[in-house]
Amino acid sequence: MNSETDLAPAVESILAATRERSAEASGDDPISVDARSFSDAVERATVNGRVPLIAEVKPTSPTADGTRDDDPVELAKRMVEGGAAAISVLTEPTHFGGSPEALARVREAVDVPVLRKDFVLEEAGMDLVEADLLLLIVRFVDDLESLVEAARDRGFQPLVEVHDRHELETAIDAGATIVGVNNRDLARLEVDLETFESVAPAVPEDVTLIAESGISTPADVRRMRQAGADALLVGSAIMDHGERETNVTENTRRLTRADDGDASRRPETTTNEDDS
Ligand SMILES: O=C(O)c1ccccc1NCC(=O)[C@H](O)[C@H](O)COP(=O)(O)O
Repeated sequence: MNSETDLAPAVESILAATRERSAEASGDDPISVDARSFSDAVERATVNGRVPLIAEVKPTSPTADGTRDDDPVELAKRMVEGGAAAISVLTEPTHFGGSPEALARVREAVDVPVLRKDFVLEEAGMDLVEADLLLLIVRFVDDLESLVEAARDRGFQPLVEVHDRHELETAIDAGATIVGVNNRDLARLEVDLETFESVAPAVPEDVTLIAESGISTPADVRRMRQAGADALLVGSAIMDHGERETNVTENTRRLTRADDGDASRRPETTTNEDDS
């Protein structure tokens, strides 16, 4: 754990529940995954003129307006129908209403890569369920490099989440090749799309860069793409936890069709005329 200061009470509670579960876990055998390639999925979406989107099956969350208890498989199928390049499934049970079983069922039912979205703190926490991508959050782990390696040894593609440039450096030093910049700050749980914009210019060109959290509208999608996002991770705007329970396929489609055809990967760095 890098730092436990400045965490929202909900996040402290999530971490405590995670530790409790791992203390109860009985030492599962290491998983071996034959993963679906995430970079191929991003490429396929791009070639087909869709925004590469990871749509998240997120029944609820500490910041959600309510809970959607639709069948995760039905939700995931509707997201793929709406053009999602990959699916994220929350497996955290106590604060997000997720489960490893839901992920296993989703992965069997769809043919796109599936991300396991959870708070994996140590190697033993990886062996709960097969997934194509596995989230590792820089802020919450001590030895990122060995966790990245352990994830790869199992066949997972690690998605390493950062919130600022310092964490980005840690991620790159640990060998991360897929990096997510989370716009949600874990102290106040507020989202600010400027977070992505401030970190993205420092991300090496050969890293697949994902903008996470707080992306609600086609304009947000374009903003993140123009700031350099190769792909986006969206939960709440697609799940729409409020009472209306809107159409998940349509919610996904309006985001995957949001590119204006001019979205360029990593804007040119502005050069000072005096330097040339
Ligand atoms: O979503 C929350 O309320 C939350 C609270 C505390 C820690 C993490 C949280 N979310 C995890 C995520 O990373 C998001 O589910 C994911 O990036 C999608 O975000 P959004 O599109 O804003 O639902």
